[in-house]
Amino acid sequence: MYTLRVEGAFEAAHRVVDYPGKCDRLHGHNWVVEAAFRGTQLDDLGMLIDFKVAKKALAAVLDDYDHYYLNDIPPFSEGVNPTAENLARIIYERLAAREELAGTGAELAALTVWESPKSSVTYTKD
Ligand SMILES: Nc1nc2c(c(=O)[nH]1)N=C([C@H](O)[C@H](O)COP(=O)(O)OP(=O)(O)OP(=O)(O)O)CN2
Ligand SMILES: [Zn+2]
Repeated sequence: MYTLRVEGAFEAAHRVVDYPGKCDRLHGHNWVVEAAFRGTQLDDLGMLIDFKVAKKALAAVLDDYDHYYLNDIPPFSEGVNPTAENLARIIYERLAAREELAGTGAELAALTVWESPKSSVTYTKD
């Protein structure tokens, strides 16, 4: 079994609605996101999935958040609080559905979102 990881990043503002403290106020983070893929089947080049392909797919998802106020865009504008937990799950679902991953031996196993170098959340399917 192989585990392959790629990292991406975006800068965005948010507020954690109803948070009992300063995080309820508008503020920003340099969000860092790691996607971990697992699988056993390598292609003819000996790759689970090309790092370039994986990074491009992750970047395409993250681009929708870069330099936005997250609370303004769906689903955060529709009542989902833009916490690291919700971001990790939503980015996971969107990345797992990308067509670049189809036909590769790589299955998205985990998606980690760092709000800061000391605070992160990892989402997995189970
Ligand atoms: N489980 C979660 N807890 C918190 C989240 C979250 O998404 N999930 N988010 C926040 C706020 O977004 C806040 O901006 C981050 O909090 P924190 O890491 O405490 O940030 P600080 O810069 O204030 O860290 P210090 O180490 O206290 O300086 C809060 N909690
Ligand atoms: Zn925050």
